Amino acid sequence: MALSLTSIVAVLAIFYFIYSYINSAIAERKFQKFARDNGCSAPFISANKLPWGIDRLWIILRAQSTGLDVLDDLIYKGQAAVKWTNEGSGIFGRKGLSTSEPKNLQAVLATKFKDFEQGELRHKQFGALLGVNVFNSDGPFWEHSRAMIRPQFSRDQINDLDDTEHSTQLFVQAIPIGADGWGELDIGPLFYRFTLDTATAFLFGSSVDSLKAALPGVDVKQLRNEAERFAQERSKADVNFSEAVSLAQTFLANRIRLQGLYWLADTPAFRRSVAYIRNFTGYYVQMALNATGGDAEKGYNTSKKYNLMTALASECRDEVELRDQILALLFAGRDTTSALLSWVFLEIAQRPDVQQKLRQAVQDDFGNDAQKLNFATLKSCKYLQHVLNETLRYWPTVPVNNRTAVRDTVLPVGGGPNRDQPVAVRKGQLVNMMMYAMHRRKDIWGEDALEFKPERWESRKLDWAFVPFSGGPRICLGQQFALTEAAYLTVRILQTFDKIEWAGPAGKPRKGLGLTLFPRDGVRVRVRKAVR
Ligand code: HEM
Repeated sequence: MALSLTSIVAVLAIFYFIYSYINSAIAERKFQKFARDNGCSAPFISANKLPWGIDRLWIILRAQSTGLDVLDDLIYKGQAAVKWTNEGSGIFGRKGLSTSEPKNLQAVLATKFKDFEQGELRHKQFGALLGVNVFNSDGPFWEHSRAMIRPQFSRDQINDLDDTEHSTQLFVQAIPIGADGWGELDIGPLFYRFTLDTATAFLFGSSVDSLKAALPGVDVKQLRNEAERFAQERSKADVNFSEAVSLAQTFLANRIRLQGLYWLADTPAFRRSVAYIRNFTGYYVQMALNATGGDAEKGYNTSKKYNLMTALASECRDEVELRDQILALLFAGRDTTSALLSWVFLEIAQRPDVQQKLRQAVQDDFGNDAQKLNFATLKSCKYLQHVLNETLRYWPTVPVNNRTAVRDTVLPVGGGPNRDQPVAVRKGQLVNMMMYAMHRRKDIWGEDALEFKPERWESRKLDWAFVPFSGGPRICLGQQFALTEAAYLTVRILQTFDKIEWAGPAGKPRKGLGLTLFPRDGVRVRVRKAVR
C-alpha cells in the first residue's frame, strides 16, 4: 500500500525531531562533561514567566509608557538579587548569561578574547546602514579594519584642536543670551550638533557645521553644502545630514531592542535616510579617492590639513568599504560623546559644589585662555578628569553590551551558591555584560556607590570594574578623541559662562535608552555669561 504524501511528511518530521533531540542530548552531555572537567559550577538560573522571554521583552518595550527604569529597576536590582551573575532564557529562547563581574568582563573582552565575537545578530542589526566595518565585523576583516584605522587616532591627530575651537565658537554663539546676561535653553541638542561637527571635521576633512543651523535667524536651506545637495538629489529625502543621522540612529536603536526581529524596524523613511547618508558620505569618499589617486582636476583640496578619510583612502581603494568604515566611526562616536557631555552638564548644573570646584580647577590651569588647551594640559587637569571619569562610571553611555561564545568556554566566576566558582558557557551562548550595574556595585565602589562623587577618583586606579570604553583588543578606538573633545568643550563653556543653573524637572533624571544612555528630558539650564 502506497504511503500518502502527508504520511511521508509526518514520518520525516518525527525522524527529524528524534534526531534533533538525540543531537542536543549528546551536545548537553558533552557540555556538562566540559563543565565538570573545568571545575565549573552551575550559574543561578532565572526563570521567565512566559516562554521565550516574551514577558521580559514586553516589559522592556513598554518601559517608556509605564515609567519603568529598565536600568535601575530591572537590570541593577535584578543583578544585585542574583549576586551579579545569572543565566536566563533570553528573548526568543536564546539562553544568555548576564554578568556584572569585573573578572568575567576581563575574560570576555581580553584574556579569552578569541572565545567570543560580536556575532551575526550585530552584523544584521547595523548592516542595513553601516554595511560591514570595524565596529560590526569579526575575525580577519575586523583585524584588517582595526589595523588600518588605529594609527589615525594617534595623539598628533587628536591634538589638532583648530576645528574643535571653531565648533566651540559656533556652540557659544548658538546660546541665546538676554540683555541681563542670562540665557535659558536645553543644551543637550547643541551637544549632538557639536559632536557631529567635530567628528565630520576629523573624518571628512570638512565639518558639516550643523551648529550654524542653530544660530538665530539662519535659513537652514541656504546652509546646504554641495555634499548635502548631492545626497538629497539622489535619495529624494528632504532632510539635512544631521536630521538623516538622527533618524537612522533611532532605527538602529530599535533594531537592537527588537533583537531577532530587528528587520521589523524598517520603513521607507529609514531607507531614504540610509540612502541620503550613504550618498553624502560617498561624495566625500569620491573626493578622497580622487585626491589620493592624484586626480587633482576633480577639485579636492589636497593641501587641506589632515583628515581621516584621505588617510584611509591611500590604503583602501574600495569605495563601499571606505564609506562604511567612516560611517561606523561617525555612528560610534557622535551620540556617545554627546551623551557624555549631556550627563556632565546635568551633574554640573545640579551640583553647585562640583561646579564650583571644577570652575576653580579650570581657572587655576587655564585662566580664560583657549590657547592653553591641548591633549596634555587637559589630561593633567585632575578634577576635570575626575568629573569625566565619574560621569562615565555613574552614567555609562554604553550601559550594557554583549558577546557570543564561539566555542564552549569558561568564565572565572559566577557559578555556585556564592557565585565564586567558574562557570561554563556554551558555544553560541550570549554573554550580556552589565556595565551599568557593575559601575554601581557597593561592594566594589563603596557605600556611596549610588552617589555622584568625582572625589572618589583621587584614590582610585583604573581596573576592570570601570569599562565605559570596553577593554582588551576591541577597546574603543575613539576613546582619547572623545575625552579630548568633551574636556575641551567643558573647559571652554566654563570659561565663557560663570554660572550654570539647573532649569529642568526636579528629582531623579529620567533615562533615555537608544544606542546610548542619555538624559530623556534633556539638559535644561540657565547660564550667565561671564563679564571680562
Ligand atoms: C564618550 C564617548 C565614547 C564612548 C563611551 C565609547 C564607548 C565604546 C564602547 C563601549 C565600545 C565597545 C563596543 C563593543 O565592542 O561592542 C566602543 C567601540 C568603538 N568605538 Fe567608541 N565610544 C566613544 C566615542 C567614540 C568615538 C568619538 C569614536 C570615533 C570617532 C569611537 C569609535 C569606536 C570604534 C571604531 C569602536 C569599535 C572598535 C572595535 O571593535 O575594534 N568611539 N566605543
